[in-house]
Amino acid sequence: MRDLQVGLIGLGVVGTGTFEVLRRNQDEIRRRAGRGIAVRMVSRRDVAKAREIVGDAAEVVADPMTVATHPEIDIVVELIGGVERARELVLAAIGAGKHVVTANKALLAVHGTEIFEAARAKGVVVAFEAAVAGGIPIIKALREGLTANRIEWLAGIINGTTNFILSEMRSKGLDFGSVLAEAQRLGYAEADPTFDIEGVDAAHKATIMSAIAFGVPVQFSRCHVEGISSLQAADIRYAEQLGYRIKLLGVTRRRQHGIELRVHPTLIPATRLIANVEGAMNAVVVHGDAVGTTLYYGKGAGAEPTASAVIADLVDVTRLHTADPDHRVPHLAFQPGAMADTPILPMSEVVTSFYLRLVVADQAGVLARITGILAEHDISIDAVLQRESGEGERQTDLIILTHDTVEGRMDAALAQMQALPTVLAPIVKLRKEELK
Ligand SMILES: NC(=O)c1ccc[n+]([C@@H]2O[C@H](COP(=O)([O-])OP(=O)(O)OC[C@H]3O[C@@H](n4cnc5c(N)ncnc54)[C@H](O)[C@@H]3O)[C@@H](O)[C@H]2O)c1
Ligand SMILES: N[C@@H](CCO)C(=O)O
Ligand code: NA
Repeated sequence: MRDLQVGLIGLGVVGTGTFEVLRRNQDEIRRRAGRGIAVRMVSRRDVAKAREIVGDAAEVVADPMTVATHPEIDIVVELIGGVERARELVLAAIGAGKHVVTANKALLAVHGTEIFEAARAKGVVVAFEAAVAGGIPIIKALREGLTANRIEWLAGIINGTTNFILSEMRSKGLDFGSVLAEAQRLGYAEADPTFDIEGVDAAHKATIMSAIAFGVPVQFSRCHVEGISSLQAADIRYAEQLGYRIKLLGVTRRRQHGIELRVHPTLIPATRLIANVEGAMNAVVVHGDAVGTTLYYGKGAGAEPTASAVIADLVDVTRLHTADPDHRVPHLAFQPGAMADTPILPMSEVVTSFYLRLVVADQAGVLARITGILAEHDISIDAVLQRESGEGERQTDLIILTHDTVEGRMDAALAQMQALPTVLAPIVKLRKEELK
């Protein structure tokens, strides 16, 4: 059987990794796929650089649309990133009857519904394992391995750049800027690193996982997004004293009246395996009603780990190429006619426990007043820590951990506390997850 012909659009970190791993492991891949997978054509803005990478092994073209629609290409691999141009290319490839493999989570989180519908209408596959947690086969696990389960919740460290920054800040006491520069040098960061730092990249991935876990459309605009840029070193330290690590988590959870979908810095008990995921590593915890809690860990970024996922998709598509489209695994795990319209809940209805840090006047009655406000709102306290104030110091830090409550109720209590004359600075509010 002739080799399946691949067109590679974008030959940067992931594109180059994909080209190299495909070449290095071609015999092993052929033994698994049942036929060869050959990169026939590549496109990169810098054509000379692309020629340097692929040599005579593939044709190099300047215009990516040539690759997307070329009659001899069976599968188009989109690895340029960004949204608008990538959308045009992917839709053109689908329109020309090509299967598509992409690592582009931004594209799918924003335009997934349109793209999956176009693919369904054409009977082609859009595969995207590399888009979520890079080399970890989490899409495969959610869509196939856990298919017996009613998934209750999942939570993940799904951005390597921010986990690297948080780990380095905690363990080496380094400042934010120097650690970010190092993450960029290592090829983990997005082209625009604010996507990493402000939680947007993690939100793209959480949105995609939420859709697959619950059979709902991808709805990036409904995801609550907070990053790590305003996280303070003091809170990392206090959390540690209380037995917690702070991680940027993507969380999605089924509730009675809707789905929670959120990304924010989160306290996790230091004893959980996921709390000990350090550096650029990723991990996702998934809780299914039958299987219980499962954990997936590995490299979520970098050239070859991401290539590993891209090529796994290429092999899947190769095997499914001749299958009846109705017998393939649905793009979002559930049959297109069986998707639910369960709403994404507003943050005011999300239920979590909280970490609060208040800078308060060091005088009698302050603690009683604050705990009184929490009691008035029916919020129960799990732990309290007060920093010993220094000689002559007139203020101190008060840290409170609460039990689960609805966020709207917590915000009402916080507004009351913030108005007290003895509360001297904006209150820090972080969410806490037990992940049991
Ligand atoms: N780097 C990672 O670790 C990683 C991990 C998972 C997913 N991703 C995703 O993979 C995709 C690619 O990321 P990357 O890190 O390889 O990016 P990159 O910037 O290293 O590479 C992008 C490549 O696309 C080329 N390109 C951009 N616009 C083009 C155009 N219009 N025509 C032709 N070529 C064009 C660039 O010249 C470059 O070669 C992104 O969607 C990213 O989010 C990256
Ligand atoms: N910028 C992303 C790349 C992988 O998607 C990260 O840091 O995790
Ligand atoms: Na993956």
